[in-house]
Amino acid sequence: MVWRACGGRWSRGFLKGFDDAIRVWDVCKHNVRMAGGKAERKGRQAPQQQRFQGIQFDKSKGQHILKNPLIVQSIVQKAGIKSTDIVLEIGPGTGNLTMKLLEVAKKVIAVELDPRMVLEVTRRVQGTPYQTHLQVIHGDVLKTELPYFDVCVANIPYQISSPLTFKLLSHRPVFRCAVIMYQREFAMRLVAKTGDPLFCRLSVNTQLLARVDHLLKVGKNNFRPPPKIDSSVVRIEPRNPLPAIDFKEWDGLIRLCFNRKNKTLGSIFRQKAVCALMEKNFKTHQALQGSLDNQADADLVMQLGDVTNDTSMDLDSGDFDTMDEDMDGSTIPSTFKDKGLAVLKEHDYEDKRSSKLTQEDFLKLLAVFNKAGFHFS
Ligand SMILES: C[S@@+](CC[C@H](N)C(=O)[O-])C[C@H]1O[C@@H](n2cnc3c(N)ncnc32)[C@H](O)[C@@H]1O
Repeated sequence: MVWRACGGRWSRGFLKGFDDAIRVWDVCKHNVRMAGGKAERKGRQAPQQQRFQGIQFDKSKGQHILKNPLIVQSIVQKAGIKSTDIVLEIGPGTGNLTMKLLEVAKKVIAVELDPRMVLEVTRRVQGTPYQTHLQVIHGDVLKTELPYFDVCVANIPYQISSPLTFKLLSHRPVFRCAVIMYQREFAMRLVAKTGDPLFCRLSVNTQLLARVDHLLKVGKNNFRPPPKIDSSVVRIEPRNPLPAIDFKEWDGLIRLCFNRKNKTLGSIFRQKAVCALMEKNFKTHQALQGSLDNQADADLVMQLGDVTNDTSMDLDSGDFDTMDEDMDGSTIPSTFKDKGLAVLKEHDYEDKRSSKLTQEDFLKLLAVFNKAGFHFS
């Protein structure tokens, strides 16, 4: 009522049940601007503004609260939640998304790091019909054993984007889909396809394990406090079953290929450091042959997540940049290097560049290398 009269952009229906703190803040602003009446301003602001000030958002925990109910609504809609679904929410904060999820899901399990937010979201649901449908786990999602869930919906702290994505993808049993808000550039890397400027190791590794689609661009002003960068919502649908490959081998190869993604594979596999690594792996595999453990899928995917828990996943960092190419084979036996190059040549990969290869190309490359006795882990 008040916000409509004040020229607020959102209808009362949308605001109903929305976060007190944000609502009060916006209503107060409108009141000050539109109503101007001293008595009204005082009456509406005083107690509620305290509550707003009572929760200091902590940027180090990525606390940028979604304040636009239209975006919240759209995220929930795009998640395609069924009334029988258990939804996992990561970082419920003050509960804006949580309350909307509770309206459509059978149950919401929310994992929250900040005890103040645990209290806030618990308080918010109290006395509503959803009280018994919400379970809040207090803890760091990266260190928490996740429960069963059908769908994950989250506006996450951006600093945990990469490890969290791979933790979800290693979760068993496989969930139906995840709809997650990421920092815009990270999201664009996740969905980048062969030939896109942002196509990188993160794109290839994620798309090996899941179908990834960009859903929605979200400007920074939809958050309070606004982050420095824009965001995007992405849908992740895990592949089921996963491709039958060794993920450590896969990531080892992809890491080498994207170390210099615009160089030809011939040039990458001539590098002294790369040849030395392959020779070392070759010897290790020979020594271990027959005694290697077969680990479960989930463990291997988690290792893929572990090795990607760094910026080299997002940026094409040059692990080998300072190492010279060894064109004459003085330290690496030329037979070994030549064998690698022969594999590339035989399968028409020598002049190809990683930035232009498809998922199928990489899978085939790994298969032909492995068949020739070359390993990447
Ligand atoms: C971007 S806010 C999202 C808040 C709310 N879901 C919303 O959309 O308005 C991120 C939330 O994740 C919580 N958080 C940060 N790091 C976390 C972690 N490692 N595990 C679980 N929650 C975390 C923060 O305390 C914060 O509440």
